[in-house]
Amino acid sequence: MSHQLKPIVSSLHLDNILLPSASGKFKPPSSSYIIHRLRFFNSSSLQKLTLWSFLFLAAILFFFLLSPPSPPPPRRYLQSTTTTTSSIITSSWGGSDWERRVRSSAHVRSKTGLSVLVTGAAGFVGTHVSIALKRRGDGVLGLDNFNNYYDIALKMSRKSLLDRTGVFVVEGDINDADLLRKLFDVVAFTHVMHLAAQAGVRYAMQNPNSYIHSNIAGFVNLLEVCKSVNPQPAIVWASSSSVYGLNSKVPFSEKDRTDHPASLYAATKKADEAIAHAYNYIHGLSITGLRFFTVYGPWGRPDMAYFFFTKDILKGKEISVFEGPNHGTVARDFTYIDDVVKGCLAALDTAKKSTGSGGKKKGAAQLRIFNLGNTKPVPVSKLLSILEKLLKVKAKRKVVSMPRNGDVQFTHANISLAYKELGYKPTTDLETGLKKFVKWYVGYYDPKKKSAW
Ligand SMILES: O=C(O)[C@H]1O[C@H](OP(=O)(O)OP(=O)(O)OC[C@H]2O[C@@H](n3ccc(=O)[nH]c3=O)[C@H](O)[C@@H]2O)[C@H](O)[C@@H](O)[C@H]1O
Repeated sequence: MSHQLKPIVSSLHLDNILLPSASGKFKPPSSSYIIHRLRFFNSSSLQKLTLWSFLFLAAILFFFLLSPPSPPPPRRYLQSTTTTTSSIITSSWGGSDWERRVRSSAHVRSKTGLSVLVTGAAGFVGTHVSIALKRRGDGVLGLDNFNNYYDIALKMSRKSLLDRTGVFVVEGDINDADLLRKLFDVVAFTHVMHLAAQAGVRYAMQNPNSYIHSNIAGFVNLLEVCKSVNPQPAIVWASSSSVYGLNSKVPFSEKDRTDHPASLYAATKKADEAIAHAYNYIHGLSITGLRFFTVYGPWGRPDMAYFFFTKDILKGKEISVFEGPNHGTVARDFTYIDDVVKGCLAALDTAKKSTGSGGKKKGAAQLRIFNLGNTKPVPVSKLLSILEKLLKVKAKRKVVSMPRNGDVQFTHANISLAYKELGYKPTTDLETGLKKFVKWYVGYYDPKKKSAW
């Protein structure tokens, strides 16, 4: 440092600087010395000096008043951490313009419309549900943390689609209690459609903490806010077929045991069902859980088999088709997105009001759980054959034993309860649904832009 200062000091007029004494203390100049120095200034010099000082100060004041105020720091910055799936988006919220957008998006246009906060709105199911709600006149506000679990560009495209439909998606995390409270301050949501979650059964082997962060901590945080706002909203949320785990009794009924999860993902969804029970019991929150069965369709999730099989068939890459012990068939009750959306809307429409206020329960509240499946399990090998036919490309198949990383051998939903209570009746078979998916896929990923795959 000192060697850098030397040239600067030497270039100054040393006789105008108060120098430290040899002892290191400042030695005040004597009064005769000051009088001596003043003799060098005649009266006109003093006037000039005063004038220039005045002009200098005025200039500083002028620039200060003209300069724009510095922008406020972003309220939240979602950073990559070791425990969560990271988000690359700088999220800022608050301010009158932001509040106006929130209100306008959540504005109810139909007489009997709901006002719904949709978490995970830029996700696959979240996008479809938000659009369906908005189109029928409900008020919808989206919330999504845009994490990088899969292609963020796809999430941003869904966001653009939502923007065009009039749904504003706030960038934020369900773990951010301040943000959630602020949203409820701005809008008295009647319902929360909670779809934000860390999905995928196999990824839990790589990043277990992201499941705890989103599916456990995030869910509890959301329920904490919902229980304390007044009026409390009714909550509909996404559970999963995976809670049936190692059950061998088919088809899976809501009355069946769900205490043998085969993956951490399934365990977190099972835990959520127990957490929902506790919040319903203690705080009077109306809560409905929907067990989704392998939902697929346009704007789907790239981490799911039907999606990356399509991509890999077109790329000529080898595809691993899992088989169970003794060459047992692996099958899924694949459920088309439009059918699931109908189930979600019916669950919202039939949800009763929460009974609590100020965090305290006033009476028993509704607590429900429904299977939303298709009731027609299809082997994975058949899924691949349908895709080959639709894409007109032969897949490079490789049959491999199902790895022990969370998958179960089959799923099959009994949907009689959802039919009875929600009027839920899926109408799309796998071939019809995949046709719509492939059409979307080919249109979305322009084959000329192969680098985007
Ligand atoms: O219903 C649910 O609750 C879950 O559904 C979905 O899980 P899954 O039913 O496992 O779907 P998905 O991964 O598409 O595998 C489909 C089939 O392909 C088989 N499969 C998979 C990969 C592979 O390389 N080979 C293969 O045969 C595989 O063995 C399986 O039989 C959601 O991802 C999950 O978030 C959750 O919502």
